[in-house]
Amino acid sequence: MIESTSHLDPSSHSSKTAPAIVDVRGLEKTYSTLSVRGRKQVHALRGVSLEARPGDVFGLLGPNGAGKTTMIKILLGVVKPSGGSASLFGQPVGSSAARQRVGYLPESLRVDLHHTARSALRYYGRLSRMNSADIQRRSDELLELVGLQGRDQESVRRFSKGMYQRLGLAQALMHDPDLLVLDEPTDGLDPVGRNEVRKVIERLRDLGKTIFLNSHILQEVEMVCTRVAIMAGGQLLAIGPIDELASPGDASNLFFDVRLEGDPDEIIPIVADAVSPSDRSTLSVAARRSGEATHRITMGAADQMAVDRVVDALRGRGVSIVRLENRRPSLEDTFMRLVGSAAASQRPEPGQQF
Ligand SMILES: Nc1ncnc2c1ncn2[C@@H]1O[C@H](COP(=O)(O)OP(=O)(O)OP(=O)(O)O)[C@@H](O)[C@H]1O
Repeated sequence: MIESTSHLDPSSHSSKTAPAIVDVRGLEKTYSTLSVRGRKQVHALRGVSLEARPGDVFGLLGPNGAGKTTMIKILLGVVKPSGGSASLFGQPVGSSAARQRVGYLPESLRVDLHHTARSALRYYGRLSRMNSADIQRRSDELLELVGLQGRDQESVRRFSKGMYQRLGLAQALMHDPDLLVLDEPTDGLDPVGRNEVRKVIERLRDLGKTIFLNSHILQEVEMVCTRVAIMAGGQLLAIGPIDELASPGDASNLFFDVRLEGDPDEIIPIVADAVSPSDRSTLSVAARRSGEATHRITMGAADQMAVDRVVDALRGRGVSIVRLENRRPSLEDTFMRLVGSAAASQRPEPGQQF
């Protein structure tokens, strides 16, 4: 059923019993490329399964080359999978029944610069075969939703990147899709632009729209997404609601801050020597060089024994620990722990060849 954004029911939020809107099972994609060294196979997706349900704002996260864009292209029906299955609304991806219900904002949308926001929406409405009255009504609704009302007769040439991206969101919503797919919606925007786009996504979330987005910007995802999947090297590492991904009771998610005195360049190697390689991967990104007399080191630890080992090592080298506190891991902590361990397990042993 297609309904107007202005009439969406916020109570229609994600339900575990509702049928999946995005249903991906054991998805595989292998690209075959030709180079001077001959034909090479790239495994972009290696058996990925995930689901997004009505009302989810689903964030797909992963470092470069994780397979996020490949996943989105398969969902949009522009790339064919090599194995497994993918459906939208119970219809095979790429079918016209599935496509009609999807709105898409590509990473780099190009709106012709001769357009105003109003004429651009008219153009996209016509592409979706909407009649003039519907185009007018829907444009009014969406210009208000994305905060471009009153700016609709201005040339997009004069738009900031944030305004341009909000217009992009409006074009993706023009035919009132049931699923919105956003590829890096805040990439390349300054903090003001990011905030503007995030507010629109939050409004859509509050209206109960189902959104599937991929992003590098973990803080953005943490703020807007209800569920996330973390991928690396074509594999799914974790999936679930953000607060369940890193449950505080899980020993492998024990994060702690150490406030101490001394030179961080000397302290970090002491800590790194005392912890396992997977914990080390979280340490390297979280050490803060604040320029103050005390420094904060943040890291994940597999268990309390790992924390004890770090404390013993620091005390053994005469470092004063001013404060030690456990805290709840952020999405970034969880991401670094999972992606760091995946990278460590894929790193070749000395002398080992790929
Ligand atoms: N058309 C293609 N032909 C060959 N290899 C490809 C093609 N598209 C993607 N790849 C490879 O597949 C892997 C996954 O790429 P993909 O673009 O899906 O990852 P990503 O997570 O979106 O990365 P990024 O954040 O850098 O865009 C990479 O190794 C990439 O080089």
